[in-house]
Amino acid sequence: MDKIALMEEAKKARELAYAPYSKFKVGAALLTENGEVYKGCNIENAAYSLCNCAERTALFKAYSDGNKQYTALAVVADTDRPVSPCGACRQVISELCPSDMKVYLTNLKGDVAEMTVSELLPGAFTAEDLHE
Ligand SMILES: O=c1ccn([C@H]2C[C@H](O)[C@@H](CO)O2)c(=O)[nH]1
Ligand SMILES: [Zn+2]
Repeated sequence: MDKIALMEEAKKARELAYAPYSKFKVGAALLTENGEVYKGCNIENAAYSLCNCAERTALFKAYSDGNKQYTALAVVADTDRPVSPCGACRQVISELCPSDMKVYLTNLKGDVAEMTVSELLPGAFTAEDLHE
């Protein structure tokens, strides 16, 4: 699947967002090594801190399904610039995805920012840092 198709999947996922508080819908689509696509949307909660972002929804769906090898991630929201994943998602993406994996950030106008996981979170805290 090419990046255009992956971004289209992210847009479809965005339509399923549960965002009654922020009204800010986000969609993500994660491509696995075996060609499967895991879609995710943001899911909010009346206890605001429990809101889960689209990126983490997609990643956690894939990982918990036993699919642990990823080749690309697309994220979309109705933003002026290509959507910017939050710090928590950047950290989780850095942990579970290859550092050279492509990330396609986009918006409904069609602007695209293409980067790698390591560019998304330079100097990420990793498991390596835990070892003495
Ligand atoms: O990249 C992002 C940025 C924000 N959100 C969600 C979290 C919350 O539900 C809403 C507003 O921050 O958007 C995402 O899902 N992904
Ligand atoms: Zn996030």
